[in-house]
Amino acid sequence: MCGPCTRSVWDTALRGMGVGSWVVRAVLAAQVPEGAPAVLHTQREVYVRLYQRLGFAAVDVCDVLPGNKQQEDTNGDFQITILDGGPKTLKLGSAESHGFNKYDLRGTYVLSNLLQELALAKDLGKQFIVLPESKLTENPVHRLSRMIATSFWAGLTRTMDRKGMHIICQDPKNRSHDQSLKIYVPYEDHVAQAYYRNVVETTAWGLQLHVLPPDISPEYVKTLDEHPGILSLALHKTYDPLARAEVWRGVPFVVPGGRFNEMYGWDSYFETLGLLVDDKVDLGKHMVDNFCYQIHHYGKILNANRTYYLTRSQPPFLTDMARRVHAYQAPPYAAEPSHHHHGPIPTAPVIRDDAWLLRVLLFAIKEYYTVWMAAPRIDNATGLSAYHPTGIGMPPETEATHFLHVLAPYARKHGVSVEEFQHMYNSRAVSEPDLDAYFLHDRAVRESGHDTTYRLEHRCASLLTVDLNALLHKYEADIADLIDQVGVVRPDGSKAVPVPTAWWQSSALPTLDEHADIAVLCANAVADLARDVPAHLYTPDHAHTSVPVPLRATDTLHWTTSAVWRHRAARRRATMTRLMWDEAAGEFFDWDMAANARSAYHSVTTLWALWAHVATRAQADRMVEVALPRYEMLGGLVSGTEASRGAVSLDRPNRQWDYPFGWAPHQIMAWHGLKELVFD
Ligand SMILES: OC[C@H]1O[C@H](O[C@H]2O[C@H](CO)[C@@H](O)[C@H](O)[C@H]2O)[C@H](O)[C@@H](O)[C@@H]1O
Repeated sequence: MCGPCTRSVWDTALRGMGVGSWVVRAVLAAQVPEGAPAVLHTQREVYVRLYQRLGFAAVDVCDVLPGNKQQEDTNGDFQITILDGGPKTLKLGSAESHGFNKYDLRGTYVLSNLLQELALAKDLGKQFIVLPESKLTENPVHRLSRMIATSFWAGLTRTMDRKGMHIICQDPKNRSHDQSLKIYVPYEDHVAQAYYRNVVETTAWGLQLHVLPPDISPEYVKTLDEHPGILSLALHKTYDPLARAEVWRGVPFVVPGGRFNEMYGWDSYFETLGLLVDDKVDLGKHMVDNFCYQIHHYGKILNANRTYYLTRSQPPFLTDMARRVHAYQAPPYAAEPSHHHHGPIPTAPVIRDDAWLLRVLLFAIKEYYTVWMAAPRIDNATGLSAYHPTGIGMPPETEATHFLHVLAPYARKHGVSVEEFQHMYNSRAVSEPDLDAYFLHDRAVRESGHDTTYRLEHRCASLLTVDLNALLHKYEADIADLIDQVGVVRPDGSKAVPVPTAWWQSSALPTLDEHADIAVLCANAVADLARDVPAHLYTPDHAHTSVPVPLRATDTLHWTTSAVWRHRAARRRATMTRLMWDEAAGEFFDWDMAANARSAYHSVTTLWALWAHVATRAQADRMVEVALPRYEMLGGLVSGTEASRGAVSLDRPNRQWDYPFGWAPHQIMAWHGLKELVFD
């Protein structure tokens, strides 16, 4: 046991021994209550003896970790859970007896906590850790929640600046011959060009700066497959207390982690939900700002900010994300903090910035018109949309062996190896239209975020999916609400927002009957920019930020009102119900344009119709009664049904977004949808 006298011995005994005694002191003082056992581990025998003399149980990471992982992780899934059949006990030498007397740590959670701490320590290259018993016995849900709030967000937050960009420039997905570090900056972002030029000139990283052309065509993007790089995001000026001056910094964002070390589209939405739970509202706002930057400079919210993602988007969540950030309420910090709040009381400001929300609203409208309601994603016949990115050939970022089974028959046909055929195909020395079609659908699958699933394979770009159209219904309804909330007050007292004619014209809307309504509602609507439109919507503040303003001083503007957007939402809902709703099955199904029929593939994304309020109350009840049980498994909702997925074999392997896998975004969408539409 570690008592007070141990602590005083500790100070002097370990000083200068290179074991970070100040850390231990701090941890002991802050976390180990009097008389509580502390677990130390070390990899060096001499320290083991020393710590034991000082009264600590000593655990060697290298000894404890592999043996116990093997002993306890009996199903080999890299976790210790109730599903493992190990003895669930571990003997530790008690500190009081200098390690001679053993005491048992018992139970799944205690062992799991201990091994997690040891694994973390090992990853961090620590020679020893001090572990208060309270950490070993901590409720695992609270523990995970605490770790996310106090450690994981920080570990996943990145900035694209001198301080933070080096780690992002490297990319384990880059399989090209060109491994040099590259940053690509938009043609119009002169702030970023100057900033990164300075970084290139004043560092020895070998970083290369490339300015993108004004028109980023699929052909141009294809040329970058051999020279991939990171894409810049927004910069802003912030006060640096050390420099005692305002300095340029990257606007921070969160990455998914592992090999995904860039800002992703739909991941960012779910990350932002978590950031708000942990009172990190500023970071959530920054994520939204980076999305606005992407819409302005890259023409869309990118699959992620690497060159090979330039032609693809991901499921659109911007309006809901911005609304949640804007509406964020700092929790009432009473005497009893909720289990979410650990450590010091957060001081997150409340973002009730209507001017900011209005700017974001305009970017969302631009995205709606120019990405989702424009060719090639819009289906003119129904007014619904499909995941249908542009782009050419194979997505280069996938694992090396990913497409071998697809390419093998073509290689055989041409009498060459798969590698040779891949080179011939990529350099366009051979033309294979069927393969082009395969990759068109494959890129669409990646745009859907659901890479990969048999629901979408070979046909994604021809599917009007429930998921995408539910999200667009949410955009339309949100945009209507937001116009009423933060729109510009017109001389007649009504609220509207100014939209560049060019955005509207590049959409496919004029071919729909709706444009008659718009014409009426936008009558006499060409705006005089200087008179009617708030200056912050078209005056850039390049001294402090590279986040662009949504409007250009040269734009011809039309005013749009919430009535137009409510009309659009109602029409999409009616079309989805007509084409996709199956009363007997109690589900919405994707609409297959090629077959001109409803797809029969069961997917849990049907529940997105609840989240987006596409489903009526009666449909929601039917879904809960008939559809929900299809997806409910021990632990949550599964992606699809076994019957829809079909048999798997060596030639037809499992797909990660199919049965039997369950994914966090699907659970969250279902919770929110069920809570709002059914249970509240
Ligand atoms: O968490 C990030 C994303 O990870 C998966 O997809 C990504 O990896 C693929 C292969 O490297 C790539 O082709 C795809 O475009 C990426 O988005 C996951 O399936 C996505 O849902 C997720 O957003």
